[in-house]
Amino acid sequence: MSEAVLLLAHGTPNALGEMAEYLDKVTGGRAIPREVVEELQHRYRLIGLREEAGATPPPLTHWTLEQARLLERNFLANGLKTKVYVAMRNWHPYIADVIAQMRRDGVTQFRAVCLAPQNSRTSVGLYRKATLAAAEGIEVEFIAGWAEHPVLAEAFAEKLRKVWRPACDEAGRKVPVLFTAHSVPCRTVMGDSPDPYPVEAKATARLVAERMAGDGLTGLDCYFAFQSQGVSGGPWIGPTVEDTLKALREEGHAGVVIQPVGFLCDHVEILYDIDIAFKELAAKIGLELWRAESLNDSPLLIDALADVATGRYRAGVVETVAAAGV
Ligand SMILES: C=CC1=C(C)c2cc3[nH]c(cc4nc(cc5[nH]c(cc1n2)c(C)c5CCC(=O)O)C(CCC(=O)O)=C4C)c(C)c3C=C
Ligand SMILES: [Fe+2]
Ligand SMILES: [Fe+2]
Repeated sequence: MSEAVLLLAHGTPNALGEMAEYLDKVTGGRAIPREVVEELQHRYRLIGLREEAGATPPPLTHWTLEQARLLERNFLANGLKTKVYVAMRNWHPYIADVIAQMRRDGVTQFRAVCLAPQNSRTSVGLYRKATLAAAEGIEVEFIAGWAEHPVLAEAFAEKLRKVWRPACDEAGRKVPVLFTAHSVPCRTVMGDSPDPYPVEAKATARLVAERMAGDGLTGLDCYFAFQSQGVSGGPWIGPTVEDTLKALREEGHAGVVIQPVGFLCDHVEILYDIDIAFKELAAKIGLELWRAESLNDSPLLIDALADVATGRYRAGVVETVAAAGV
């Protein structure tokens, strides 16, 4: 019997020319208007993507592979010889292809960890479906949600501390912190089995804020908003970051620190939505905007991932799917 860990991530195109095909995967084949494809190409161009794939992978792919490498190194340092695979739902390396490779490598059992700590049916739920569909005959332990892992919270607090104190010094007063997570369509958080996602996202933020109490941050300095509402129809949950920035300005604040707690590395929602679009809006309304660095290769993040990936941390939803047909 051979065991492994599979890290699951969103996936991102390597070149602008791949955008239409990528969006087709993200939306499950639903047609996307040409102007939306062009707008997304524009945003990805601003964060460094080119027409053709270059030697350097895009940030999401780069950091995801780096996190896997560091996790494997962490295992080795603790006497564990467990291989860490990386798969993406919406782009190469696709989940089905990676699991096929794992099968060829003789893996009979693996633990799947999503690089999205809060459980939502529109990201984690889709990763789960693709994983289980490809893993027939292999025993899978699927970890859906590790939003309240204390070391994850500490990893975020470490990054927040680095920017919040200097921001307060620069502003000459306490600067509010705006925690964010990706928005989801309203329909996913309503009905008989509402997604736990918004509650889990706020739980992560609360744990981070608690760890900042010693630095002088209080609950009254903290806000939460959902960012990057999608282009597909229907309402998405809020409050939006845009409305919250305007409200903070109207309340008399001159600056804000944003920390996205739903993402574990840099990608377009951080490098474009926050660093370009929200910064432009903030400048327009007279608000200074600082952003906490993404976790990327944070050693604390890798410690938290190791805990989840070895099963030492089991507070999230863990589902064991027995090997079919063996
Ligand atoms: C909790 C939910 C979601 C997370 C986390 C998330 C992360 C994430 N998304 C992208 C890139 C894109 N996502 C897009 C659409 C989209 N995303 C979600 C939810 C989460 N995404 C939903 C529900 C949808 C709508 C899907 C549909 O069928 O229409 C798109 C398409 C353009 C758009 O609608 O904005 C892109 C591109 C990344 C890179 C990412 C985190 C790494
Ligand atoms: Fe998305
Ligand atoms: Fe998005």
